[in-house]
Amino acid sequence: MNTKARKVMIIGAGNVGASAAYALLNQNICEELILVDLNKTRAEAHAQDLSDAAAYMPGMMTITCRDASDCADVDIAVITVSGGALKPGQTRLDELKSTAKIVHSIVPQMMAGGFNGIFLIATNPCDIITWQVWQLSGLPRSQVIGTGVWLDTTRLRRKLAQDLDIGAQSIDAFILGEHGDSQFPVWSHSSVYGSPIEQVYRHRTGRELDRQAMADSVRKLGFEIYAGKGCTEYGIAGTIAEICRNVFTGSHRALAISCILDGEYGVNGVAIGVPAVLAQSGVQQVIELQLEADEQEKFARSVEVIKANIALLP
Ligand SMILES: NC(=O)C1=CN([C@@H]2O[C@H](COP(=O)(O)OP(=O)(O)OC[C@H]3O[C@@H](n4cnc5c(N)ncnc54)[C@H](O)[C@@H]3O)[C@@H](O)[C@H]2O)C=CC1
Ligand SMILES: CC(=O)C(=O)O
Repeated sequence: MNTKARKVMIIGAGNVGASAAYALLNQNICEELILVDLNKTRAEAHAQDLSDAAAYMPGMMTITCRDASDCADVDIAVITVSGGALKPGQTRLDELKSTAKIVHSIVPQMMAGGFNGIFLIATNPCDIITWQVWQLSGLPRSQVIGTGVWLDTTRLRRKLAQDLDIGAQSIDAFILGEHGDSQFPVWSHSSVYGSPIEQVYRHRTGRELDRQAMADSVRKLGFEIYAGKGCTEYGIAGTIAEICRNVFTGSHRALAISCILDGEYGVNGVAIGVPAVLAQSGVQQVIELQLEADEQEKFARSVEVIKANIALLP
């Protein structure tokens, strides 16, 4: 029997980091959670509070605090740091300067500390920071994953599910590209049990699916939540938990996450949201879809946005 404790380190115990810790705890995804934050007092308080909650869970989990460099035994390191909340009217790309600086100071310390697990990046702008972590770490691309458009995909499925009155798990639709304003739904590959989504939509609602309105509502959702509460946290916490679970179980399930491309889709050296198969070693395979001409154009536009911002990294 494999008795090795699964260890997740969360670097940045703010809104997202603390919510991700709670999701991992509730879903019993690992045996050890390690919190890291500049604000050590707050991180320690979160660890104590989560340890109280752990007493109500069916499994055993220890929650501790450490420095990021103390990571040689960590399986998955989740990066959720930030330099401050977005101001009204800003986009995720506006976080680049501050988050890239923080990441630049953390990842080399972790590599010097002997990290050889999987990096999972939620910090925005997610695709660019994923590429930065890949570069700074020198790890194989399979070990560096961004949460990418899996949260956006979940939002799309939720919205379609509400209109169709069908469980979101039965809807095969997803978002591709940047976790940002250039993302887009892949309508050519969207279906419910093999029936094209538009046909099902017409049949169940008596209306035509307004593709543009649906894409816009998904793209804007994060900002609407932000406007109401100053952050988004529970949705991304669910995303982080789901990716960690699929890695630990070696599910070989394909999720739309940010991966470093190496020739797939005709693109090299860019992290972008694409469907990828998750195994215990990380990304086992990037799935290349046959995109329609307009989808190819949108994908190329997303690649351009990400490349232009990679060029701004320190
Ligand atoms: N990928 C996605 O879908 C989503 C991404 N995000 C992103 O996640 C990031 C975190 O957001 P929040 O939790 O709301 O921010 P927050 O400000 O609540 O938390 C960030 C934490 O990082 C810590 N931190 C800063 N520098 C550090 C360092 N050098 N070492 C250790 N800790 C450090 C801060 O002390 C703070 O506790 C942001 O970039 C945000 O845009 C948020 C929601 C969804
Ligand atoms: C903040 C962010 O990236 C989101 O909720 O999509």
